[in-house]
Amino acid sequence: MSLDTDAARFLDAATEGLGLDDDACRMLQTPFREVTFEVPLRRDTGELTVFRGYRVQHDRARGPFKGGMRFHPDVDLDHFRALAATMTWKTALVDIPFGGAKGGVACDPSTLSAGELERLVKEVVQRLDPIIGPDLDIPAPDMGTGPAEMAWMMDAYSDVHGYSPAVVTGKPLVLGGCPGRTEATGTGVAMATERVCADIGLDVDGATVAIQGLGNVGAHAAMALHERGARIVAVSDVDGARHNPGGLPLDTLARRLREDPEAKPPPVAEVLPDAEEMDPDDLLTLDVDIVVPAAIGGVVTPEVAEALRCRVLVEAANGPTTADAHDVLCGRDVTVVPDILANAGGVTVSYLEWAGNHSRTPWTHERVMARLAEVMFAAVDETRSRAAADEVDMRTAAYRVAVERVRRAQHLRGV
Ligand SMILES: NC(=O)C1=CN([C@@H]2O[C@H](COP(=O)(O)OP(=O)(O)OC[C@H]3O[C@@H](n4cnc5c(N)ncnc54)[C@H](O)[C@@H]3O)[C@@H](O)[C@H]2O)C=CC1
Ligand SMILES: O=C(O)CCC(=O)C(=O)O
Repeated sequence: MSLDTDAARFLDAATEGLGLDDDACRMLQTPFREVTFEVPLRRDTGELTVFRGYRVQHDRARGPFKGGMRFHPDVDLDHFRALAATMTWKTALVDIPFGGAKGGVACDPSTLSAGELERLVKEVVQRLDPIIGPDLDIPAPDMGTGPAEMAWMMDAYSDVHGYSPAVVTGKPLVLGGCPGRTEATGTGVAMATERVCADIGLDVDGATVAIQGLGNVGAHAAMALHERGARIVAVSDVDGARHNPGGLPLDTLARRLREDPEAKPPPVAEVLPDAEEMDPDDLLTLDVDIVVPAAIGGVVTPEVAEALRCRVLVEAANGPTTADAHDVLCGRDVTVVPDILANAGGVTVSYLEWAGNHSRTPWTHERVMARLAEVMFAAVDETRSRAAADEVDMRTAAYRVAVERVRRAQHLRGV
């Protein structure tokens, strides 16, 4: 199967230069398993609502399937196919021993009570039970889920199989979570940004930044870039955007993240009540040094790509740039840090959490951050070198490094 998704087109473009035969390319495109299921939920009102759930397992040649659970109203099987494949390339690029998967539920979690969410998550685990496990497929947070949902998943799975902390990552600390996992993706985004900027002669200290989406990834990326001296001039969430060319004050956000690190980050309007509102549609094309899409996919269209005024586009979200927009960007002087590189910090620390759960060995925050930096810097350096050697953009280079690792593992295993 070759899907005409953006992710499939990125893969096709990368494999073109690798001399792989058609069968090998087909194996790389084809998901191992796709599961859809119905999830009935008894609402607090007594009504019954039935949601649709998904899990796509793309490849396991390099290790167990790994990837987040997304709870969002606009998801379907095609989304998860693309996101699962993206996980395969991401884990391979940062060279951690996992494959790729992604799943979730088509629902709006903001409309569910905590009790409803818990019941929903536990129903999901009942349906996923045969295909997840500590050495089989290890879910984690993605949009709309976080430590609370991971705790419920672990509880439901452990009810059946005995205490199994390694069945999910991104858990609360007291349940075997890893120090630093909550901020890992956003911090990794800042580390990758810093490394790439140093390479192109842009100092992050003093650079201006616009961030779309101030959830787990966007909020922690904002804090980590701010700590490196960047000026965060615009941020948005699903309800709107705020702007200050002189730099937005981030002290309330910092305090809220510190007070309850495992809670969902607060809305933009709550942490920046006095900042000037702006049209969220204008955020990506602001005249800033660095733009960070950190929410949904497909936001960088060809029109946006033409209109970008930044020097660096850091893909903190998964799949923010369409394949047509990628082609536009290849002809422009904008450095793109592709998603499988920019946001790989989350799954990297998930790996540390999982390994620590298996060996019953806790991590310290300091060791986690040092390891995260090593992994992110090495992945950036390898991608930059490959891009220079093959004379291709960073996305194609990152895919090539990843695809070669996956293909080699498949070949050695006899796939
Ligand atoms: N959580 C993680 O560890 C990882 C997440 N990612 C990716 O990062 C992105 C964000 O994920 P999370 O931060 O975990 O999700 P989240 O659910 O914590 O936050 C999402 C944020 O995006 C905002 N948002 C939603 N739709 C929007 C729109 N149309 N315009 C502007 N803002 C909008 C929400 O209001 C919220 O602030 C997703 O693409 C996800 O796949 C990637 C790697 C790991
Ligand atoms: O931490 C993980 O296992 C996966 C996170 C994720 O879904 C992603 O990197 O897109």
